[in-house]
This record gives sequence, structure tokens and C-alpha cells, in this order.
Amino acid sequence: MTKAGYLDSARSWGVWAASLGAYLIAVTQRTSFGVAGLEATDRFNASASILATFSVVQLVVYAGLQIPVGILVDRWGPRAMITGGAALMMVGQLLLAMADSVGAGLVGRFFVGAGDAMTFVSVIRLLPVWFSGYRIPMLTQVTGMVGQLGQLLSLIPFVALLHLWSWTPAFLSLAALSVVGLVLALVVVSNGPPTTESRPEPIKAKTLLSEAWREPGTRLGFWTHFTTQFTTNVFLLTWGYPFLVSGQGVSPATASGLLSIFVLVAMVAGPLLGAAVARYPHRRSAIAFNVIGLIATAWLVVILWPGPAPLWMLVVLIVCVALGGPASMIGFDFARTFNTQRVIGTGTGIVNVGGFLAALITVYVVGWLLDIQQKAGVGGAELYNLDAFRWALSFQFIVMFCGTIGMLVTRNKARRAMALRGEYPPAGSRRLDRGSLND
Ligand SMILES: N[C@@H](Cc1c[nH]cn1)C(=O)NCC(=O)O
Repeated sequence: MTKAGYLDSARSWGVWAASLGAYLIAVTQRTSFGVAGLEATDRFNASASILATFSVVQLVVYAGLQIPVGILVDRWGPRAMITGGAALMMVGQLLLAMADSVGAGLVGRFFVGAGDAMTFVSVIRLLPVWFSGYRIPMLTQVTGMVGQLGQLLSLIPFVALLHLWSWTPAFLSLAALSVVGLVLALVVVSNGPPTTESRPEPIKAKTLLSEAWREPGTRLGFWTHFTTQFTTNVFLLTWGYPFLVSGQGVSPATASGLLSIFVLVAMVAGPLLGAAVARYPHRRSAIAFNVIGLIATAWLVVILWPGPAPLWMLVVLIVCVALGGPASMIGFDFARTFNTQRVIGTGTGIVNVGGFLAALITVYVVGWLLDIQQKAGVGGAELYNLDAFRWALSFQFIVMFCGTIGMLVTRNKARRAMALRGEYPPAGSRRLDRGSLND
């Protein structure tokens, strides 16, 4: 069979399904500690800030490893990386299962974050190897969407095990789940069809990084991911729940219900955005800008609402913010289409830093703004009151503004580079007179 004959073959679907399974398991490992917060407080005798440290360590490790992981995916191939990631997560969960001190727990979480960091970029890297270009935007979206279901595995069966069997057996079950990911990767995932061509020389890490970074399309992907995704992470990982319960005064049960809208929106919007990107590839940045506009408008309305916003408005806010997850996948599409195959992994790694970096900065600054307002007595002595949240969460507008400028600047650079190659404006554009949106 020719190389093109392998594209979209039964083997392609098998490889994708197995890698998707490994990613879903990675998201389960990622989100498992968050749902075990109360048990972790007891087990480690930990304060709220120590518990937050577990999340921060994991996020820092995840974001910090994206570029090295991207480079290694291009050098070693996705199979080794997904297998290695599953092995690291297994070790991490084993350590957590046995840990009875904060230090030991943090080491476990470090391993889980590192293994998780190796999975997504590798799965995305497999797509252009096994599928035709027109399928990839939709498969990228479905990959992101199915991965989100891992949150549900943590939230339902894992929490049930935790209550039924307690800490150690529940985390041992997660370690066993990683073995499933490891076996799937080893047995089914393949870096590409067998080829008679001689293996190319491995490319130096520095070359991969500079080639991917110099491409303005990679940076456009980075800023797109940065701007679209961070509000989702900030809401889900830290500030959403306290904002809803202590700021807006909704009950804990309603807040949990509202948070579950994120998964629902990812399920519905993912395929719709995937279809839109596949159909209108020259409108990708316009789609991302529209989503950013929706998120900013919804936040503005909720922040300016006199008193607590009504429930329907909170639902609108969460639907808009949740669109950021699927919209951020457009960033990976930029990395794929602007880069040569040999650096797609590195480009994808660079893009994936964006949203997590923006989220880390925002989570920290929002916490700091809440603290200083409490000291200044804004809205009363309570740390989490609505007025304090209004000011603190407004920091998101600054991040969105910086990200939007980054997108505009890099989009212009990408267009200029394409024009020099004779690829811009795109053939068949109906807006040649005004300069069509080429990305
Ligand atoms: N944008 C997310 C994934 C996503 C897709 N739909 C909703 N969220 C992303 O960048 N994921 C990276 C990862 O490692 O999960």
C-alpha cells in the first residue's frame, strides 16, 4: 500500500481510538485530585493554600513541559511519548496512593502532571500522519471533546470508589487505569505506516524549536490558545466555584450543576466548531475573535450587573466561557497548517503553553487582588465577596486584551509571510479587494 493509501484506513481509526483512550485516561488522572479535595485535606492535614499548591504544581509542570514534550514528540514519535506518559502517571498515582505527607503527595502530583503533559500533544501529532487534511479539524475537536469526558470519570466512578474504598485503593485503581493507557499505546498506537524510505536523521532540538517559533502561524496559534482558553481554566480550576457560591450567592448544588455545563458545551460546540473550521479554514481567526468577544461581553454584563446576576445570566456566562475550550483547538490547527510535518509536535507544544500560562498568571493575580481588597476592607471583611470578585475578575479583560493584540500582530505577520510565498490572499477569495481573512 502507498503511504497515501494508509490515510483514513481502518488502521488510522484504530490508532486514533487507542490514542484517544490514552488521552481520556490522562484527563481522568489530571482531574482526580481536584475531586478528592476534602479527603486530601484530612489525609495531609492540609490548609486551603497547601491544597491549592497541589493544583499549581501540576499546572506549572504541565505548562513547563509542553515545549520539551513537543520537541521530543518530533524526535521520538508519539507512541513512545504516550507510553512514557502513561507510565509516569501510573507511578504518580502509586505514590499518591501511599503518600501520607504533603511532600510525598506533591511528588506524586508532579509525576501525574508530567505524564499528562506528554499525552495530548502526542495524540494531536498523530492526526496528520494518519488522516487526510480535510478530516483533521473535526478530529482535533473530537479529540479535545472526548478527553473532557475524563472529568466525568473522575467525578462519578472515582469519587464513588473514594467513598466506598477510601484513599489508597481508589488511587491504586487510577494507577491501574494508567496501565490500560500504557498497553493501548504500546499495542495499538503507531507513529506512522511502515515505510521503505530510509529513516531521516534526528533533528536537533534547537533547530526544531527555532523553526517552529520563527513561523508566525505558530505564534498566532499560541495567542489564540492563550486568549480563548484561559477563562475556562481559571473558572474550572480555581475561581469559578467560590465566585458562584460566595460571590453570587448560589447554593453549592447549583454551582456544581452550573460547572457541569462546561462538559455539555464542549460536547455540542466541539463538532460544530470543527465543522466550521474545516469548511471555512480562511475564517479561523475570525471564529476565534467572535468567541473571545462573546466571553468578554458575558463577563462584562455579569461584572456590571447591580447585585448578584440572575441564574439565567450565569448560565449564559458559563456557556460563553465554556466555548473557549473548543475554540482554543483552532490554535492547534494553526500549528498544523503553518508548519512542516517535521516540527508539528514542537509547534503544538508551543501553542498548548498559551492557555495554561495565561490561566496560571490570572489565577495568581485574581487571588492576590482578592487578598489586598480584603486587607483594604472592600465590600466588607469577607475574603470572597461580590465587590472584591468584580475587581479581581476584571483582570481577565487585561489578559484578553493582550492576547487579542498578540493575535492581531501575529496574524498580520503570518499573512505577510504567506504573501511573500505567493499564497495570500487565498485563491477563490471573494474579498480580494479588502484582503480576505486568510487564517
Ligand atoms: N482546549 C483544551 C481541550 C478542550 C477541548 N474542548 C474543551 N477543551 C486543550 O487545550 N487541551 C489540552 C489538554 O492537554 O487537555
